[in-house]
Amino acid sequence: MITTNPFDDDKLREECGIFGVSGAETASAMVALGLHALQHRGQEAAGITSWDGHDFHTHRAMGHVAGNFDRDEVIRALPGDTACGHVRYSTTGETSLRNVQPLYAELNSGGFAIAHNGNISNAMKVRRELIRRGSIFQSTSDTEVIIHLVATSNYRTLLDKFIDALKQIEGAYSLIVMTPEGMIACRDPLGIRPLVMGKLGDSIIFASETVALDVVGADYVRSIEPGELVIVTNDGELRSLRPFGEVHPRPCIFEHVYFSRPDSIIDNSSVYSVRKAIGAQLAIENPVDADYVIPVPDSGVPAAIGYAQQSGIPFELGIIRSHYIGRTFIQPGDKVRHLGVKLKHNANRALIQGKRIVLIDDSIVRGTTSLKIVQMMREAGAAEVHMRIASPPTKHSCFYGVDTPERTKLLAHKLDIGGMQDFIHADSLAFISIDGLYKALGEAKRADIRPQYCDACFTGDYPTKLTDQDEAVVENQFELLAERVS
Ligand SMILES: O=P(O)(O)OC[C@H]1O[C@H](OP(=O)(O)OP(=O)(O)O)[C@H](O)[C@@H]1O
Ligand SMILES: NC(=O)CC[C@H](N)C(=O)O
Ligand code: SF4
Ligand SMILES: [Mg+2]
Repeated sequence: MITTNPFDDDKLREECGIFGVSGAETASAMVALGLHALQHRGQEAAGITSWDGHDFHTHRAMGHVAGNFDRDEVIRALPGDTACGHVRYSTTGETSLRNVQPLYAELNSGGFAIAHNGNISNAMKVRRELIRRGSIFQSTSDTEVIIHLVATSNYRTLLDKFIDALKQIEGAYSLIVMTPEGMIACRDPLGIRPLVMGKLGDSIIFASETVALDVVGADYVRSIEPGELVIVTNDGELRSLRPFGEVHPRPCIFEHVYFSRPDSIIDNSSVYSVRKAIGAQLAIENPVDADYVIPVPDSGVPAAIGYAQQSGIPFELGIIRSHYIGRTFIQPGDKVRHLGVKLKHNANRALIQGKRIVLIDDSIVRGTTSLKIVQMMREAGAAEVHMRIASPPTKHSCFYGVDTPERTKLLAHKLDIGGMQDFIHADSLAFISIDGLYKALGEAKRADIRPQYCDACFTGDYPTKLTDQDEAVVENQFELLAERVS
Protein backbone atom coordinates (compact mmCIF):
# COMPACT_ATOMS: atom_id res chain seq x y z
CA MET A 1 0.00 0.00 0.00
CA ILE A 2 1.38 3.38 -0.91
CA THR A 3 1.13 5.98 1.83
CA THR A 4 1.27 9.50 0.50
CA ASN A 5 1.26 10.85 4.02
CA PRO A 6 3.79 11.81 5.23
CA PHE A 7 6.31 10.72 2.65
CA ASP A 8 5.41 12.93 -0.24
CA ASP A 9 7.32 16.08 -0.78
CA ASP A 10 4.75 18.82 -0.95
CA LYS A 11 3.30 21.11 1.68
CA LEU A 12 0.53 20.61 4.14
CA ARG A 13 -2.56 20.10 2.06
CA GLU A 14 -6.26 19.75 2.54
CA GLU A 15 -8.09 16.65 3.54
CA CYS A 16 -11.31 15.17 2.23
CA GLY A 17 -14.89 16.37 2.23
CA ILE A 18 -18.01 14.19 2.55
CA PHE A 19 -21.68 14.92 1.97
CA GLY A 20 -24.77 12.69 2.18
CA VAL A 21 -28.49 13.21 1.80
CA SER A 22 -31.33 10.88 2.69
CA GLY A 23 -34.90 11.35 1.49
CA ALA A 24 -34.63 14.03 -1.22
CA GLU A 25 -36.06 13.81 -4.74
CA THR A 26 -32.91 15.21 -6.29
CA ALA A 27 -30.41 13.57 -3.94
CA SER A 28 -27.44 13.27 -6.30
CA ALA A 29 -27.84 16.86 -7.58
CA MET A 30 -27.82 18.05 -3.98
CA VAL A 31 -24.69 16.01 -3.27
CA ALA A 32 -22.98 17.58 -6.30
CA LEU A 33 -23.79 21.05 -4.93
CA GLY A 34 -22.63 20.09 -1.44
CA LEU A 35 -19.36 18.74 -2.81
CA HIS A 36 -18.85 22.01 -4.69
CA ALA A 37 -18.91 23.85 -1.38
CA LEU A 38 -16.40 21.34 0.05
CA GLN A 39 -14.04 21.49 -2.92
CA HIS A 40 -11.38 23.31 -0.86
CA ARG A 41 -11.01 20.07 1.20
CA GLY A 42 -9.87 17.94 -1.71
CA GLN A 43 -9.20 18.56 -5.37
CA GLU A 44 -7.72 15.30 -6.61
CA ALA A 45 -10.94 13.44 -7.31
CA ALA A 46 -14.67 13.33 -6.62
CA GLY A 47 -17.41 10.69 -6.54
CA ILE A 48 -21.11 10.21 -5.89
CA THR A 49 -23.09 7.04 -5.12
CA SER A 50 -26.91 6.94 -5.14
CA TRP A 51 -29.49 4.36 -4.07
CA ASP A 52 -32.81 4.14 -5.93
CA GLY A 53 -34.52 1.62 -3.66
CA HIS A 54 -33.31 -1.34 -5.75
CA ASP A 55 -29.84 -0.56 -7.05
CA PHE A 56 -26.78 1.49 -6.21
CA HIS A 57 -25.27 3.75 -8.89
CA THR A 58 -21.78 5.27 -8.72
CA HIS A 59 -19.82 7.81 -10.72
CA ARG A 60 -16.25 8.57 -9.71
CA ALA A 61 -13.77 10.76 -11.53
CA MET A 62 -10.37 12.37 -11.22
CA GLY A 63 -10.37 16.15 -10.83
CA HIS A 64 -12.86 18.70 -9.57
CA VAL A 65 -16.60 18.48 -8.99
CA ALA A 66 -17.15 21.08 -11.70
CA GLY A 67 -16.46 19.45 -15.04
CA ASN A 68 -17.39 16.00 -13.69
CA PHE A 69 -20.73 16.46 -11.93
CA ASP A 70 -22.27 19.50 -13.59
CA ARG A 71 -23.68 17.66 -16.58
CA ASP A 72 -27.31 16.54 -16.67
CA GLU A 73 -26.52 13.09 -18.02
CA VAL A 74 -24.15 12.37 -15.12
CA ILE A 75 -26.73 13.37 -12.52
CA ARG A 76 -29.52 11.51 -14.35
CA ALA A 77 -27.40 8.35 -14.18
CA LEU A 78 -27.40 8.68 -10.36
CA PRO A 79 -31.13 8.27 -9.59
CA GLY A 80 -32.79 7.79 -6.20
CA ASP A 81 -33.63 9.80 -3.13
CA THR A 82 -30.50 8.85 -1.15
CA ALA A 83 -26.95 9.67 -2.18
CA CYS A 84 -23.53 10.42 -0.76
CA GLY A 85 -20.33 11.85 -2.17
CA HIS A 86 -16.68 12.58 -1.54
CA VAL A 87 -13.95 15.00 -2.61
CA ARG A 88 -10.51 13.50 -2.11
CA TYR A 89 -7.05 14.50 -1.12
CA SER A 90 -5.26 11.21 -0.70
CA THR A 91 -3.54 10.33 2.54
CA THR A 92 -3.23 6.57 2.02
CA GLY A 93 -3.20 4.98 -1.43
CA GLU A 94 -2.12 6.61 -4.65
CA THR A 95 -4.10 9.18 -6.63
CA SER A 96 -5.90 6.91 -9.05
CA LEU A 97 -9.47 6.01 -9.93
CA ARG A 98 -9.47 2.80 -7.89
CA ASN A 99 -8.98 4.84 -4.69
CA VAL A 100 -11.63 7.47 -5.44
CA GLN A 101 -14.57 7.39 -3.04
CA PRO A 102 -17.32 6.48 -2.27
CA LEU A 103 -15.91 2.96 -2.25
CA TYR A 104 -18.59 0.35 -2.98
CA ALA A 105 -18.92 -3.40 -2.41
CA GLU A 106 -21.61 -6.08 -2.60
CA LEU A 107 -21.73 -7.75 0.81
CA ASN A 108 -23.83 -10.61 2.10
CA SER A 109 -26.27 -7.97 3.36
CA GLY A 110 -26.43 -6.15 0.00
CA GLY A 111 -24.68 -3.04 -1.32
CA PHE A 112 -22.37 -1.04 0.93
CA ALA A 113 -21.00 2.40 -0.03
CA ILE A 114 -18.61 4.38 2.16
CA ALA A 115 -17.22 7.92 2.10
CA HIS A 116 -14.39 8.70 4.53
CA ASN A 117 -12.65 11.83 5.75
CA GLY A 118 -9.66 11.00 7.89
CA ASN A 119 -6.93 8.42 7.98
CA ILE A 120 -6.80 5.03 9.67
CA SER A 121 -3.52 4.83 11.53
CA ASN A 122 -3.45 1.01 11.74
CA ALA A 123 -4.81 0.38 8.21
CA MET A 124 -1.68 -1.36 6.93
CA LYS A 125 -1.56 -3.76 9.84
CA VAL A 126 -5.29 -4.59 9.55
CA ARG A 127 -4.97 -4.96 5.78
CA ARG A 128 -2.08 -7.41 6.06
CA GLU A 129 -4.13 -9.54 8.47
CA LEU A 130 -7.23 -9.40 6.22
CA ILE A 131 -5.22 -10.42 3.16
CA ARG A 132 -3.72 -13.29 5.14
CA ARG A 133 -7.28 -14.42 5.88
CA GLY A 134 -8.27 -14.27 2.22
CA SER A 135 -9.68 -10.78 1.63
CA ILE A 136 -9.10 -9.53 -1.90
CA PHE A 137 -8.58 -5.77 -2.00
CA GLN A 138 -9.64 -3.64 -4.97
CA SER A 139 -7.79 -0.49 -3.95
CA THR A 140 -4.85 0.72 -1.88
CA SER A 141 -7.01 3.08 0.17
CA ASP A 142 -7.05 2.76 3.98
CA THR A 143 -10.85 3.13 3.84
CA GLU A 144 -11.28 -0.25 2.16
CA VAL A 145 -10.25 -2.11 5.33
CA ILE A 146 -13.58 -1.02 6.86
CA ILE A 147 -15.49 -2.81 4.08
CA HIS A 148 -13.55 -6.06 4.60
CA LEU A 149 -13.88 -5.87 8.37
CA VAL A 150 -17.67 -5.51 7.94
CA ALA A 151 -17.75 -8.34 5.38
CA THR A 152 -15.84 -10.75 7.62
CA SER A 153 -17.43 -9.82 10.96
CA ASN A 154 -19.12 -12.61 12.87
CA TYR A 155 -21.88 -10.36 14.18
CA ARG A 156 -25.39 -10.90 12.85
CA THR A 157 -26.80 -7.51 11.89
CA LEU A 158 -25.16 -5.10 9.50
CA LEU A 159 -25.08 -2.41 12.18
CA ASP A 160 -23.31 -4.70 14.64
CA LYS A 161 -20.85 -5.77 11.94
CA PHE A 162 -20.14 -2.10 11.21
CA ILE A 163 -19.58 -1.27 14.89
CA ASP A 164 -17.36 -4.34 15.19
CA ALA A 165 -15.30 -3.04 12.25
CA LEU A 166 -14.94 0.43 13.76
CA LYS A 167 -13.73 -1.03 17.03
CA GLN A 168 -10.78 -2.60 15.20
CA ILE A 169 -9.52 0.57 13.56
CA GLU A 170 -7.49 3.45 15.00
CA GLY A 171 -7.07 7.02 13.90
CA ALA A 172 -9.46 9.52 12.38
CA TYR A 173 -12.69 8.84 10.57
CA SER A 174 -15.79 10.81 9.79
CA LEU A 175 -17.87 8.44 7.67
CA ILE A 176 -21.04 8.38 5.62
CA VAL A 177 -22.21 4.86 4.80
CA MET A 178 -25.11 3.81 2.55
CA THR A 179 -26.79 0.42 2.76
CA PRO A 180 -30.17 -0.82 1.53
CA GLU A 181 -31.41 -0.26 5.11
CA GLY A 182 -30.47 3.43 5.19
CA MET A 183 -27.64 5.85 5.82
CA ILE A 184 -25.18 5.89 8.72
CA ALA A 185 -23.04 8.89 9.65
CA CYS A 186 -20.37 8.64 12.32
CA ARG A 187 -17.34 10.29 13.85
CA ASP A 188 -14.41 8.51 15.47
CA PRO A 189 -14.38 8.43 19.29
CA LEU A 190 -12.08 11.49 19.49
CA GLY A 191 -14.03 13.41 16.84
CA ILE A 192 -10.77 14.30 15.08
CA ARG A 193 -12.45 15.21 11.79
CA PRO A 194 -15.66 17.26 11.68
CA LEU A 195 -19.15 16.17 10.58
CA VAL A 196 -22.45 18.04 10.87
CA MET A 197 -26.11 17.24 10.38
CA GLY A 198 -28.67 19.43 8.61
CA LYS A 199 -32.27 19.29 7.51
CA LEU A 200 -34.07 20.45 4.40
CA GLY A 201 -37.80 19.77 4.57
CA ASP A 202 -37.99 16.05 5.36
CA SER A 203 -34.52 15.20 4.12
CA ILE A 204 -31.57 14.65 6.43
CA ILE A 205 -28.14 15.83 5.35
CA PHE A 206 -24.63 15.09 6.63
CA ALA A 207 -21.62 17.16 5.63
CA SER A 208 -18.02 17.84 6.63
CA GLU A 209 -18.76 21.55 7.01
CA THR A 210 -21.80 23.76 7.40
CA VAL A 211 -20.98 25.68 4.17
CA ALA A 212 -22.23 22.61 2.32
CA LEU A 213 -25.57 22.89 4.11
CA ASP A 214 -25.77 26.59 3.22
CA VAL A 215 -25.25 25.90 -0.46
CA VAL A 216 -28.32 23.64 -0.68
CA GLY A 217 -30.40 25.89 1.58
CA ALA A 218 -30.53 23.37 4.45
CA ASP A 219 -30.72 24.28 8.14
CA TYR A 220 -27.88 23.34 10.43
CA VAL A 221 -29.18 20.99 13.11
CA ARG A 222 -26.06 20.04 15.10
CA SER A 223 -22.62 18.43 14.98
CA ILE A 224 -22.39 14.66 15.01
CA GLU A 225 -20.79 14.12 18.41
CA PRO A 226 -17.38 12.44 18.70
CA GLY A 227 -18.00 8.69 18.92
CA GLU A 228 -21.63 9.03 17.79
CA LEU A 229 -23.36 6.99 15.06
CA VAL A 230 -26.48 8.51 13.54
CA ILE A 231 -28.68 6.16 11.57
CA VAL A 232 -31.37 7.33 9.14
CA THR A 233 -33.71 4.61 7.93
CA ASN A 234 -35.31 4.76 4.49
CA ASP A 235 -38.51 5.98 6.22
CA GLY A 236 -36.65 8.96 7.62
CA GLU A 237 -36.48 7.64 11.18
CA LEU A 238 -33.41 8.88 13.09
CA ARG A 239 -31.47 6.96 15.73
CA SER A 240 -28.32 7.86 17.62
CA LEU A 241 -25.90 5.32 19.12
CA ARG A 242 -22.70 5.66 21.16
CA PRO A 243 -20.93 2.35 20.86
CA PHE A 244 -17.51 3.48 22.12
CA GLY A 245 -18.39 4.57 25.66
CA GLU A 246 -17.22 7.90 27.05
CA VAL A 247 -13.96 9.17 25.54
CA HIS A 248 -12.52 12.65 25.99
CA PRO A 249 -12.82 14.24 22.48
CA ARG A 250 -9.85 15.78 20.66
CA PRO A 251 -11.07 17.44 17.43
CA CYS A 252 -8.44 18.79 15.03
CA ILE A 253 -7.37 22.31 16.00
CA PHE A 254 -6.01 22.96 12.49
CA GLU A 255 -9.57 22.94 11.10
CA HIS A 256 -10.01 26.27 12.90
CA VAL A 257 -6.66 27.62 11.71
CA TYR A 258 -6.64 26.67 8.03
CA PHE A 259 -8.64 23.75 6.62
CA SER A 260 -12.25 24.79 7.01
CA ARG A 261 -13.86 27.60 5.13
CA PRO A 262 -14.20 30.74 7.27
CA ASP A 263 -17.97 30.77 6.73
CA SER A 264 -18.33 27.34 8.39
CA ILE A 265 -19.38 26.60 11.95
CA ILE A 266 -17.34 23.79 13.54
CA ASP A 267 -18.39 22.24 16.84
CA ASN A 268 -20.59 25.28 17.38
CA SER A 269 -17.98 27.98 16.78
CA SER A 270 -17.65 30.24 13.76
CA VAL A 271 -14.37 29.62 11.97
CA TYR A 272 -14.20 33.28 10.90
CA SER A 273 -14.65 34.61 14.46
CA VAL A 274 -12.09 32.17 15.84
CA ARG A 275 -9.55 33.19 13.18
CA LYS A 276 -10.10 36.87 14.03
CA ALA A 277 -9.66 36.06 17.73
CA ILE A 278 -6.43 34.21 16.89
CA GLY A 279 -5.21 37.33 15.04
CA ALA A 280 -6.10 39.54 18.02
CA GLN A 281 -4.26 37.21 20.42
CA LEU A 282 -1.27 37.16 18.07
CA ALA A 283 -1.19 40.99 18.23
CA ILE A 284 -1.29 40.90 22.05
CA GLU A 285 1.53 38.34 22.23
CA ASN A 286 3.68 39.67 19.39
CA PRO A 287 3.17 43.41 18.78
CA VAL A 288 5.25 45.30 16.22
CA ASP A 289 5.49 48.90 15.00
CA ALA A 290 4.28 48.99 11.41
CA ASP A 291 2.33 51.12 8.93
CA TYR A 292 0.11 48.33 7.58
CA VAL A 293 -1.16 44.89 8.50
CA ILE A 294 -1.18 42.79 5.32
CA PRO A 295 -2.78 39.35 5.01
CA VAL A 296 -1.29 36.53 2.96
CA PRO A 297 -4.36 35.51 0.94
CA ASP A 298 -6.47 33.50 1.31
CA SER A 299 -6.24 31.82 4.65
CA GLY A 300 -4.35 34.63 6.40
CA VAL A 301 -7.15 37.17 5.89
CA PRO A 302 -9.41 36.74 8.97
CA ALA A 303 -6.42 36.55 11.37
CA ALA A 304 -5.01 39.73 9.78
CA ILE A 305 -8.31 41.54 10.37
CA GLY A 306 -8.13 40.48 14.03
CA TYR A 307 -4.48 41.56 14.29
CA ALA A 308 -5.29 44.97 12.75
CA GLN A 309 -8.31 45.58 14.97
CA GLN A 310 -6.39 44.67 18.13
CA SER A 311 -3.24 46.64 17.26
CA GLY A 312 -4.94 49.65 15.68
CA ILE A 313 -2.61 49.35 12.65
CA PRO A 314 -4.55 49.81 9.36
CA PHE A 315 -5.46 46.63 7.42
CA GLU A 316 -4.53 46.86 3.75
CA LEU A 317 -4.48 44.49 0.79
CA GLY A 318 -0.78 44.56 -0.01
CA ILE A 319 -0.87 41.22 -1.81
CA ILE A 320 -3.35 40.55 -4.56
CA ARG A 321 -4.26 36.97 -5.36
CA SER A 322 -5.09 35.55 -8.75
CA HIS A 323 -8.49 33.88 -8.78
CA TYR A 324 -7.45 31.50 -11.49
CA ILE A 325 -5.09 29.53 -9.24
CA GLY A 326 -6.53 27.11 -6.71
CA ARG A 327 -5.97 27.01 -3.01
CA THR A 328 -2.79 25.08 -3.39
CA PHE A 329 -0.96 25.17 -6.64
CA ILE A 330 0.94 21.94 -6.55
CA GLN A 331 3.60 20.99 -9.02
CA PRO A 332 6.39 18.52 -8.58
CA GLY A 333 9.88 19.93 -8.38
CA ASP A 334 11.06 22.97 -6.45
CA LYS A 335 11.54 25.23 -9.45
CA VAL A 336 7.94 24.97 -10.62
CA ARG A 337 6.54 25.06 -7.09
CA HIS A 338 8.26 28.38 -6.47
CA LEU A 339 6.92 29.73 -9.74
CA GLY A 340 3.47 28.63 -8.59
CA VAL A 341 3.54 30.78 -5.51
CA LYS A 342 4.44 33.80 -7.67
CA LEU A 343 1.57 33.08 -10.00
CA LYS A 344 -0.86 32.99 -7.13
CA HIS A 345 0.23 36.16 -5.29
CA ASN A 346 1.46 39.54 -6.49
CA ALA A 347 2.55 42.66 -4.61
CA ASN A 348 0.36 45.76 -4.58
CA ARG A 349 3.45 47.85 -5.31
CA ALA A 350 1.85 51.31 -5.07
CA LEU A 351 0.77 50.61 -1.50
CA ILE A 352 3.89 48.86 -0.20
CA GLN A 353 6.60 51.29 -1.38
CA GLY A 354 8.55 52.71 1.60
CA LYS A 355 6.18 51.21 4.21
CA ARG A 356 6.85 49.09 7.30
CA ILE A 357 4.56 46.13 6.98
CA VAL A 358 3.48 43.20 9.12
CA LEU A 359 2.43 40.16 7.10
CA ILE A 360 -0.05 37.71 8.65
CA ASP A 361 -0.32 34.10 7.51
CA ASP A 362 -2.06 31.16 9.17
CA SER A 363 0.89 28.77 9.08
CA ILE A 364 4.39 28.05 7.84
CA VAL A 365 4.84 24.50 6.62
CA ARG A 366 7.79 24.21 4.23
CA GLY A 367 8.32 27.97 4.22
CA THR A 368 7.84 28.24 0.44
CA THR A 369 5.05 30.82 0.68
CA SER A 370 6.68 33.02 3.36
CA LEU A 371 10.05 33.06 1.59
CA LYS A 372 8.49 34.21 -1.68
CA ILE A 373 6.11 36.71 -0.13
CA VAL A 374 8.79 38.43 1.98
CA GLN A 375 11.03 38.68 -1.07
CA MET A 376 8.12 40.03 -3.11
CA MET A 377 7.45 42.72 -0.49
CA ARG A 378 11.10 43.77 -0.46
CA GLU A 379 11.19 43.94 -4.25
CA ALA A 380 8.09 46.14 -4.09
CA GLY A 381 10.04 48.58 -1.89
CA ALA A 382 8.82 47.76 1.65
CA ALA A 383 10.99 49.48 4.28
CA GLU A 384 10.55 46.68 6.85
CA VAL A 385 8.89 43.28 6.55
CA HIS A 386 7.69 41.59 9.74
CA MET A 387 5.93 38.24 9.72
CA ARG A 388 3.39 36.99 12.28
CA ILE A 389 1.92 33.49 12.13
CA ALA A 390 -1.53 32.56 13.43
CA SER A 391 -0.52 29.09 14.63
CA PRO A 392 2.44 27.70 16.56
CA PRO A 393 5.37 26.27 14.55
CA THR A 394 4.30 23.14 12.61
CA LYS A 395 6.93 20.63 13.72
CA HIS A 396 5.23 17.26 13.28
CA SER A 397 3.42 15.35 10.52
CA CYS A 398 -0.30 14.62 10.62
CA PHE A 399 -1.47 11.00 10.43
CA TYR A 400 -5.17 11.80 10.62
CA GLY A 401 -6.28 12.76 7.13
CA VAL A 402 -4.13 15.76 6.28
CA ASP A 403 -1.43 15.36 3.72
CA THR A 404 1.66 16.84 5.39
CA PRO A 405 5.18 16.68 4.05
CA GLU A 406 7.68 14.33 5.58
CA ARG A 407 8.70 15.69 8.97
CA THR A 408 12.22 16.57 7.88
CA LYS A 409 10.74 18.96 5.29
CA LEU A 410 8.81 20.99 7.85
CA LEU A 411 10.72 24.27 8.28
CA ALA A 412 9.99 24.39 12.02
CA HIS A 413 11.41 20.89 12.44
CA LYS A 414 14.68 21.93 10.81
CA LEU A 415 15.14 25.41 12.29
CA ASP A 416 14.38 27.38 15.45
CA ILE A 417 12.44 30.64 15.14
CA GLY A 418 15.64 32.70 14.62
CA GLY A 419 16.73 30.29 11.89
CA MET A 420 13.32 30.46 10.24
CA GLN A 421 13.42 34.27 10.32
CA ASP A 422 16.79 34.21 8.56
CA PHE A 423 15.54 31.63 6.06
CA ILE A 424 12.57 33.76 4.99
CA HIS A 425 14.63 37.02 5.26
CA ALA A 426 12.09 38.76 7.51
CA ASP A 427 12.98 41.64 9.87
CA SER A 428 11.15 39.76 12.59
CA LEU A 429 9.14 36.55 12.86
CA ALA A 430 6.82 35.39 15.64
CA PHE A 431 4.15 32.73 16.14
CA ILE A 432 1.12 32.60 18.41
CA SER A 433 1.73 30.44 21.48
CA ILE A 434 -0.11 27.15 21.92
CA ASP A 435 -1.96 28.55 24.97
CA GLY A 436 -2.79 31.68 22.98
CA LEU A 437 -4.35 29.52 20.28
CA TYR A 438 -6.46 27.69 22.86
CA LYS A 439 -7.43 31.06 24.36
CA ALA A 440 -8.71 32.25 20.98
CA LEU A 441 -10.84 29.11 20.91
CA GLY A 442 -12.45 30.12 24.20
CA GLU A 443 -10.35 27.95 26.54
CA ALA A 444 -8.34 29.32 29.50
CA LYS A 445 -5.28 27.44 28.20
CA ARG A 446 -4.23 24.04 26.83
CA ALA A 447 -5.08 21.41 29.41
CA ASP A 448 -1.78 19.55 29.20
CA ILE A 449 -3.03 16.41 30.95
CA ARG A 450 -6.21 16.18 28.84
CA PRO A 451 -5.84 18.53 25.87
CA GLN A 452 -9.13 19.77 24.46
CA TYR A 453 -7.99 19.39 20.83
CA CYS A 454 -5.69 17.34 18.69
CA ASP A 455 -2.71 19.66 18.22
CA ALA A 456 -0.15 16.98 17.40
CA CYS A 457 1.35 18.83 14.44
CA PHE A 458 2.42 21.56 16.89
CA THR A 459 3.10 19.53 20.04
CA GLY A 460 3.84 15.98 18.82
CA ASP A 461 1.21 14.76 21.32
CA TYR A 462 -0.71 12.28 19.12
CA PRO A 463 -4.07 11.32 20.61
CA THR A 464 -4.16 7.76 19.20
CA LYS A 465 -1.75 4.93 18.66
CA LEU A 466 0.22 5.23 15.41
CA THR A 467 0.48 1.51 14.82
CA ASP A 468 1.57 1.64 11.16
CA GLN A 469 4.16 4.35 11.80
CA ASP A 470 5.59 2.57 14.83
CA GLU A 471 5.84 -0.63 12.79
CA ALA A 472 7.47 1.28 9.91
CA VAL A 473 10.06 2.67 12.35
CA VAL A 474 10.76 -0.82 13.69
CA GLU A 475 10.99 -2.21 10.12
CA ASN A 476 13.38 0.62 9.23
CA GLN A 477 15.56 -0.20 12.19
CA PHE A 478 15.70 -3.83 11.07
CA GLU A 479 16.67 -2.71 7.59
CA LEU A 480 19.41 -0.50 8.98
CA LEU A 481 20.59 -3.33 11.16
CA ALA A 482 20.64 -5.68 8.16
CA GLU A 483 22.63 -3.10 6.19
CA ARG A 484 25.13 -2.79 9.01
CA VAL A 485 25.47 -6.54 9.34
CA SER A 486 25.90 -7.23 5.62
O1 LIG B 1 5.01 27.15 4.20
P1 LIG B 1 4.29 26.60 3.00
O2 LIG B 1 4.76 25.21 2.68
O3 LIG B 1 4.33 27.49 1.82
O4 LIG B 1 2.78 26.38 3.42
C1 LIG B 1 2.04 27.36 4.15
C2 LIG B 1 1.08 28.08 3.26
O5 LIG B 1 0.19 27.11 2.65
C3 LIG B 1 -1.15 27.51 2.88
O6 LIG B 1 -1.60 28.34 1.82
P2 LIG B 1 -2.26 27.79 0.48
O7 LIG B 1 -1.66 28.55 -0.62
O8 LIG B 1 -2.16 26.32 0.45
O9 LIG B 1 -3.83 28.09 0.62
P3 LIG B 1 -4.69 29.41 0.97
O10 LIG B 1 -4.96 30.10 -0.34
O11 LIG B 1 -5.95 28.88 1.59
O12 LIG B 1 -3.95 30.27 1.93
C4 LIG B 1 -1.11 28.31 4.15
O13 LIG B 1 -2.20 29.21 4.21
C5 LIG B 1 0.21 29.04 4.06
O14 LIG B 1 0.06 30.24 3.33
N1 LIG C 1 -7.85 13.25 3.33
C1 LIG C 1 -8.69 12.28 3.60
O1 LIG C 1 -9.58 12.38 4.46
C2 LIG C 1 -8.44 11.01 2.81
C3 LIG C 1 -9.35 9.83 3.09
C4 LIG C 1 -8.63 8.49 2.85
N2 LIG C 1 -7.68 8.25 3.89
C5 LIG C 1 -7.91 8.49 1.50
O2 LIG C 1 -6.73 8.49 1.42
O3 LIG C 1 -8.53 8.46 0.49
S1 SF4 D 1 -2.04 16.45 13.67
FE1 SF4 D 1 -2.60 18.58 13.27
S2 SF4 D 1 -3.67 18.60 11.30
FE2 SF4 D 1 -3.60 16.46 12.04
S3 SF4 D 1 -5.52 16.16 13.13
FE3 SF4 D 1 -4.02 16.75 14.66
S4 SF4 D 1 -4.19 19.01 14.75
FE4 SF4 D 1 -5.22 18.34 12.90
MG1 LIG E 1 -1.96 30.49 2.44
